[in-house]
Amino acid sequence: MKIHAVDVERHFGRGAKRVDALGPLDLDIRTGEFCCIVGPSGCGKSTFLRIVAGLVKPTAGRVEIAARSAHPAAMVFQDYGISPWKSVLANVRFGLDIQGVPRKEADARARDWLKRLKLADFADAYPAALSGGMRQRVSIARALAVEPEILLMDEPFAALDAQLRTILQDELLEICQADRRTVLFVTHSLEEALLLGDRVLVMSSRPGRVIAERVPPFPRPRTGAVRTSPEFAEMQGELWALLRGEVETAAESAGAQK
Ligand SMILES: Nc1ncnc2c1ncn2[C@@H]1O[C@H](COP(=O)(O)OP(=O)(O)OP(=O)(O)O)[C@@H](O)[C@H]1O
Repeated sequence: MKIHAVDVERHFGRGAKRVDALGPLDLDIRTGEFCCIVGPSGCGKSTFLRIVAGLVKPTAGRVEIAARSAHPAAMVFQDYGISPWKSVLANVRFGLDIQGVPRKEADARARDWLKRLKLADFADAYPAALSGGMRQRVSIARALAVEPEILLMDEPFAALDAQLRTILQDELLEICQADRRTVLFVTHSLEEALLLGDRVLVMSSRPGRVIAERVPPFPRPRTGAVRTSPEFAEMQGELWALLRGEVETAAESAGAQK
């Protein structure tokens, strides 16, 4: 087991302002598993990812990570999280620089990831000159360049238009299948989760708990073609029936707070 979460809870604030954001959550993620988490807005998905990344402490419970290195996880955010003042190459090399990887080796590894993410011609460009899809590729290349044991992705494609999103989903599918690693992927999209995931977890409205778990029945290596299969539509419909109620509950409680 790579990630072992036991009775994890997280609250924010105190007294009347206290928000119960997450849990209790029990979750085991196997080494090499691509696990997708889908849930309504505000149910604590990002909070859980931050707990796994070690950026936030749980209020109760614990998360154990079977790590081989001191910094096993790398994170990809929705808003790219790349530095505008650094070139594309320097952005992708960033984690390697921090790890003290010698410049020549870091450059070679960064360039290799640029090539895999179709950015080879943009090594010297700055993020402002890139489209949203290309910036997100930079962000993914940066996370993968350090070859993390665990890749944490927080709605990485949410800011992209539908066509670009489809393309990046297919690319990520290919990359992750070529190079299996443990991935925790948060999304609002059941389609995305069923395409990418070895397992899809559906969370309740806040405080988020796992209310359903499915294993998409599509053997690897998969391609985007599974999107059009009857099993895909069936599982998407079944999970949406569950998720819809939670989304409505979340929307009602957000409305009540206004
Ligand atoms: N640092 C914080 N201080 C106070 N409240 C917080 C903090 N971080 C998160 N929250 C609250 O905890 C709840 C869960 O937030 P979180 O961002 O984890 O949800 P999410 O499921 O990722 O939401 P979304 O899908 O909208 O990104 C929300 O109500 C949020 O407002």
